[in-house]
Amino acid sequence: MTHTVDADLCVIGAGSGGLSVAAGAAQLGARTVLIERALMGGDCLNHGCVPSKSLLAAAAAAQAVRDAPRFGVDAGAPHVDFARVRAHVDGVIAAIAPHDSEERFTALGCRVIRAHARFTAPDTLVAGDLSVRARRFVIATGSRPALPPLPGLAERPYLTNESVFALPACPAHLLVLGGGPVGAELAQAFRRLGAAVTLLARTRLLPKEDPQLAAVVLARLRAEGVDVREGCRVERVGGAAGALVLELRDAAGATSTLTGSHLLVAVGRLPNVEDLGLEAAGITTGAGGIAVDARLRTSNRRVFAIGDVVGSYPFTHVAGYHAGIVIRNALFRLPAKVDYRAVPWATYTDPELARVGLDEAAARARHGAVRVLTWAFADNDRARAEAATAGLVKVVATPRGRLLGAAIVGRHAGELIQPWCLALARGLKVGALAGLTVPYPTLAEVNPRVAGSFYAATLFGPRMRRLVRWLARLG
Ligand SMILES: Cc1cc2nc3c(=O)[nH]c(=O)nc-3n(C[C@H](O)[C@H](O)[C@H](O)COP(=O)(O)OP(=O)(O)OC[C@H]3O[C@@H](n4cnc5c(N)ncnc54)[C@H](O)[C@@H]3O)c2cc1C
Ligand SMILES: NC(=O)c1ccc[n+]([C@@H]2O[C@H](COP(=O)([O-])OP(=O)(O)OC[C@H]3O[C@@H](n4cnc5c(N)ncnc54)[C@H](O)[C@@H]3O)[C@@H](O)[C@H]2O)c1
Repeated sequence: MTHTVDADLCVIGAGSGGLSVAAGAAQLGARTVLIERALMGGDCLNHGCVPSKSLLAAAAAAQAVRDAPRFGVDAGAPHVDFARVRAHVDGVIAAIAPHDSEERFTALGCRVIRAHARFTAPDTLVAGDLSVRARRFVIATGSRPALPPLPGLAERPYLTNESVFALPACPAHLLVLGGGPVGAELAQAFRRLGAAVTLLARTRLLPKEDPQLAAVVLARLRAEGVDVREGCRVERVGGAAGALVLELRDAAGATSTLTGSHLLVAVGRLPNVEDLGLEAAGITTGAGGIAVDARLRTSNRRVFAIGDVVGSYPFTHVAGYHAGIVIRNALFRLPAKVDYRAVPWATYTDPELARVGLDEAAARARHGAVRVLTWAFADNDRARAEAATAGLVKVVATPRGRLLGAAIVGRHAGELIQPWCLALARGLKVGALAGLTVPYPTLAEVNPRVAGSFYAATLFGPRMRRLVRWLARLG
């Protein structure tokens, strides 16, 4: 017999978005139900951000050994013990897991249900042998890897982000399909850990990023031995486990074959909208996932949707941002709306690539005349000291200095982008960063330096020189 649970708020999915809403709601005293059908923590903890950044950290350690002679330190070739690399990755997940656990959420006051949830009516869903009736629902069911309609793929073993972090040994030759952030980060990680890696990008590496900045990442990957093939189409997968064969067509139309031991598919994401009973709840979907308005309400006004399942900006911090919008709408009845103008993101290759706001092409398309400011890491003393001179900061502003966007490729770009996030969110002008005093010698000096270049022509121009000479004559 189905038992019915009544709640103020019912959250489907215990990933980055769902956990944030549930934690907030329970701590605010709302009767909260949280439903998860698989692992608590969702993609970010188990198959996404956490294992990928942990693997990249191990890879960076191996690379530091290779780079040591540059500093006069000879450490030989790194010996990578992949079982211990895996133990590091698993250990990081295990250390974070209690924070996302059923126990913690139960202690916070949530009723946690471990089952698949499916709506049966606009205000009711079933999960296992329970029926949940709630005043408000939040769908936070996330996304899964998209699979290209490639002949031969379904019949062959392939990896996705859901299986790649569980590999028992480093692949001999990893073929990476897709040149987005997943493909780029994992190609570099596995190359540094000892695999031969070929990355096949349909257009170019990191096609959503400014080409000038993406080129810096591309150059580094190639310098480290990743065989990056841009403008390359995979037409068929053949061979067998351990010796997979890809049939390729390059930009000029020439065909060839490529053999590798493993294939990682990283060609984008699909929203988890299937088998949710969306029709029974009167919830519509669009091209990217569940359709929502600016308050993240679905076509059923008592149901919100957040995170990857709405298909806007598939990042953990955006899922968390969505959670805050929903709390204000659902619990405080405030008409809070999303504003994506200051949403940053970073790709954690080495060098990292981070951005916020409009890139140069989008700024020109929207504003016509814009000022583009650049500053090279090669001109930064700390970057020189650390031999990390490959990098660039690029800022786009209106001719009057209103900030439109910033992007950084270089060491710690994900950290260095943060003042630009604040400036954009608060509507500050480029001058606000130009006047900033930061410690010397830090990489962070690139920010005031690039901002200061906005004024260089005026400051050191003939009019100012005439003024200074005139003032000097006054005695
Ligand atoms: C390899 C990789 C690396 C990444 N790295 C980063 C990064 O560095 N930084 C960053 O910001 N983002 C990163 N991301 C993206 C990030 O992981 C996602 O944006 C984030 O996890 C989305 O959170 P979510 O809550 O929307 O979904 P998820 O975290 O996927 O959670 C959804 C949950 O819902 C559950 N669920 C689904 N359907 C049902 C149902 N019907 N009933 C019950 N439960 C259900 C699922 O089991 C899952 O646990 C990465 C992604 C990948 C793949
Ligand atoms: N650092 C981060 O924040 C981070 C890291 C990893 C993933 N993520 C998130 O996960 C999402 C998924 O990442 P992703 O890299 O899988 O997707 P993506 O959509 O960003 O990139 C996939 C790439 O694969 C290409 N592609 C599509 N079909 C192809 C085919 N048949 N052959 C070759 N290339 C093909 C696309 O043109 C695209 O460039 C991202 O949108 C991102 O938000 C974030």
